[in-house]
Amino acid sequence: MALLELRGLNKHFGGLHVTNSVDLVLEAGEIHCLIGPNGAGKSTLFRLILGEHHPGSGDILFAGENITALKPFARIHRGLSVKFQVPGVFKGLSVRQNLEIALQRTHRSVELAREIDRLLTFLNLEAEQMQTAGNLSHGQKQWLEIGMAISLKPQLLLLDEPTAGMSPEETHQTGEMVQRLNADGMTVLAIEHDMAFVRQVAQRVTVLHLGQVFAQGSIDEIVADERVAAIYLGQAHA
Ligand SMILES: Nc1ncnc2c1ncn2[C@@H]1O[C@H](COP(=O)(O)OP(=O)(O)OP(=O)(O)O)[C@@H](O)[C@H]1O
Repeated sequence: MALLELRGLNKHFGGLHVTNSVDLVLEAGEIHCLIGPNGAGKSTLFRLILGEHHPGSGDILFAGENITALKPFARIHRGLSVKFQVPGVFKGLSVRQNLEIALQRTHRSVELAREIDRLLTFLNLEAEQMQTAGNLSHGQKQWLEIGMAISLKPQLLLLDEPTAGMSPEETHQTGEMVQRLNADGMTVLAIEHDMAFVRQVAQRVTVLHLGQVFAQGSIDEIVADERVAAIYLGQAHA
């Protein structure tokens, strides 16, 4: 079953055609990676899915419902969540307080504390829970932000370059987190440049180029595709 369906999505910024008739189907329960050269339109596609940008034409369907005209909060309410590249954690607050803010609207007292503890364990941040978020390492900040993005248990999690700036070890741990979320039923769409991460987690890969879907398939099919190598993988990303 399709959880997310993009039909003929177009987005212009002035004369710049950033998203050009994009059709994309995300199956419920899959981990799907979106790759492509800088400026291909990947982040713009995320903003269209979230409702921060509105398409000039085309439709976005989520769980069978046309959400194209819905505001971002209404989309989040339906089970969509996104972690953008720039960490949006509250730097002056502790790790625990950050998670509390994310969870306090849906959980109370004992249940709230239990849910925070569960997330801290999941994120490998138990020992850092009283630390100020601004003092976390880059990788830990990204994990905290993933924690905030999954606090409402979304059906679909969008991750914009979740492993940017991470060490190979941190990247691998992030991949394991994504796989655990997926095993629990979450569908994931991740923009990534790190091909080790893509190889670790992706069940399907879509290559975006000049605002269009250029190729789609398994990671092995994508890596073997000479057309993809010519526009992207040849640029030392593989
Ligand atoms: N708000 C905006 N106004 C004008 N142009 C924009 C805007 N947002 C993005 N663009 C342009 O749209 C194009 C696609 O940008 P986008 O950030 O979606 O690409 P990307 O594939 O995510 O790139 P990267 O891998 O570098 O993050 C770029 O040429 C960018 O300059």
